[in-house]
Amino acid sequence: MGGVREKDLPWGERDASGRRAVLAEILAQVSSEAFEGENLQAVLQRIVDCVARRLPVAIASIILLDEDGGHFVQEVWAGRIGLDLPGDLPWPVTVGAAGRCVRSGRAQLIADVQHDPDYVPGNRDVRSEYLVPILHRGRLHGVLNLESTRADFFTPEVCATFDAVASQVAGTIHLTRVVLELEQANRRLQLLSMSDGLTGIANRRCFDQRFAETWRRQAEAGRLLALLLVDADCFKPLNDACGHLYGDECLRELARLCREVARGPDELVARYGGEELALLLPDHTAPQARRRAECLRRRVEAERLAHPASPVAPHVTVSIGVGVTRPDASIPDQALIAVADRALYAAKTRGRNRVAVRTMAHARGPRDADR
Ligand SMILES: Nc1nc2c(ncn2[C@@H]2O[C@H](COP(=O)(O)OP(=O)(O)OP(=O)(O)O)[C@@H](O)[C@H]2O)c(=O)[nH]1
Repeated sequence: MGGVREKDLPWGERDASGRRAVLAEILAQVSSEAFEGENLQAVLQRIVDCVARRLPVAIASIILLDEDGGHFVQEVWAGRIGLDLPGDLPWPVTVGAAGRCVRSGRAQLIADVQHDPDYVPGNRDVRSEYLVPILHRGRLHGVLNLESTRADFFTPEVCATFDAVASQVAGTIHLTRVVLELEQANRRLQLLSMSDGLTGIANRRCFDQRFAETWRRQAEAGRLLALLLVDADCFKPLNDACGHLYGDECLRELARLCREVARGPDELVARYGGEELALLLPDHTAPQARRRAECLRRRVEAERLAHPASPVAPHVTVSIGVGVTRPDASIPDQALIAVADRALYAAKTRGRNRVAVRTMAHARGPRDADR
């Protein structure tokens, strides 16, 4: 029992097959680390820790390059002896043995660091150094740097193991970057799938989702919810008279004005369909919602967007139907849309360029609150 287990024997006391076993174990561990977790920094740290713990290296580090490959920008390192670390990052690839490894694109074996002009001392006990480019499909990600206190440590077998470690690290970095890029692309796609191409505001799909969520939330909290349906007046005659491109421009302006009127992230502005926009206002009573709608209607008028074919005014105007209720989880959210729609119809039939409000009280059913 009392002796050191074979597994824990130091490098110097192992025979050739014992050393080969350690190298094989390290390679196996690095391979499994390479597929662990999405945090690159943590994965690289575990790899250098494993190398520094099991082998007679004073410093094991992975030094990463920037996108252009001109500077080292990040270093993950492990070591067993007190260090005087080299200068602050970033540092250019024009200096140091690591820089030479990048510039040449080849591994660098330094049998005696005292006589290498590029060696940057990181530890006074270091005798030899081995640097391997971290290369994946022609892209250089950085350098695997190993510094040993033994002059004879970097045998061809040891170097071959570190070459394999560097390949694993390169694969890990590549995989992590691909995952990151995929996540970013997914986020962009998610945003695109939720926004309206013409106006840049939320689209109908986004509105439906957020409206259902808001309905549920307000129902749980017993709070009010107002919905404004904002419809451009006489838009068909506008398109006919001025062309669809001008119509599009006016829609973009209307969306911009709605966004200006909205306050904070809870107030959703969306394109409900065609020339109809929606504004969702949580926690608004009918008079408060009416004031917000009036403010928007006036802002649209004040823009004076020419409308030569409108019987209402010489500029673009909007009619706004406002529905207000205290949501109830047992009632479908569509009920509020129907109420706002009826209010919009009322605003249109009463002459357009106006606001009409309807509240929905569940016990009594819908009632006109526009007087
Ligand atoms: N330029 C443009 N026009 C659109 C767009 N979406 C819908 N429209 C047009 O908006 C017009 C809506 O017409 P109608 O529903 O008849 O209503 P309106 O002419 O605005 O009349 P009222 O709403 O009753 O005042 C249609 O001619 C649609 O082609 C769009 O993205 N761009």
